[in-house]
Amino acid sequence: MTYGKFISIEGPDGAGKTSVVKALVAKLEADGITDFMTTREPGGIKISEQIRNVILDVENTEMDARTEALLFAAARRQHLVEKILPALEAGKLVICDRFVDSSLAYQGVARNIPTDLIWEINQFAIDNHLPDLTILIDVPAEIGLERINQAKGQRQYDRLDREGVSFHNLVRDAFLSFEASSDRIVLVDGTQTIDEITEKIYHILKEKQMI
Ligand SMILES: Nc1ncnc2c1ncn2[C@@H]1O[C@H](COP(=O)(O)OP(=O)(O)OP(=O)(O)O)[C@@H](O)[C@H]1O
Ligand SMILES: Cc1cn([C@H]2C[C@H](O)[C@@H](COP(=O)(O)O)O2)c(=O)[nH]c1=O
Repeated sequence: MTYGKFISIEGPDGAGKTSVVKALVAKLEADGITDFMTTREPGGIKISEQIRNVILDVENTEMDARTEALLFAAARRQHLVEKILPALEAGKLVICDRFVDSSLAYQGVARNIPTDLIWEINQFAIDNHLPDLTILIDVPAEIGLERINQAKGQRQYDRLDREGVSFHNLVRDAFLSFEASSDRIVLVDGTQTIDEITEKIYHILKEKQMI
């Protein structure tokens, strides 16, 4: 049995990750590709979804930035060992909505915790299991926030969504700087339609022999 491939989808809030993952699933299935699994962070399994609820609860305004970083890393550890690694060991393609780059961007750059510390706690959590490929869906913070505002009522409007535009600009710039210095990360313009973004990603997956 060949080991599976691990793909993460990253980007600022409202970039369209969840919508694109859904469209990608439909496209993969239409093409007869079924040996894949989608999941998300924080969450994906019971314990990590419970941690997600604590992190994103709008009532938890007193949460310390390092506590937040540790909770994301803890959720990631459990998700990795309970769901991602078994799927990879079974030879599946794993598509994960957010992974470690989100912690580096949000808790590291935007919350101003040194990124080497964020990397250390996450390395403890992931033990070198980085994605084979990361797709960065990029949108200006204002566009992402506007989309989330428009979608209020249809999706959770969480504690991090409520951060101001300057926080979300820091997140976006962080992702772009990671992409500029990593061969693992491929940039896709998130201001296109969901169908166009999905087509681009599908093409990248083929080109990189992920499918
Ligand atoms: N390319 C797009 N063009 C127009 N609207 C979009 C696009 N992508 C997503 N949207 C809309 O923006 C809103 C947020 O999309 P979605 O939940 O997919 O983003 P996300 O990146 O997963 O956000 P978050 O990280 O905050 O959960 C939804 O209402 C969705 O329909
Ligand atoms: C994995 C991860 C996520 N976040 C932030 C990013 C979002 O604002 C929320 C929840 O994610 P979703 O895409 O809306 O489902 O959490 C983060 O700050 N650090 C992380 O590691």
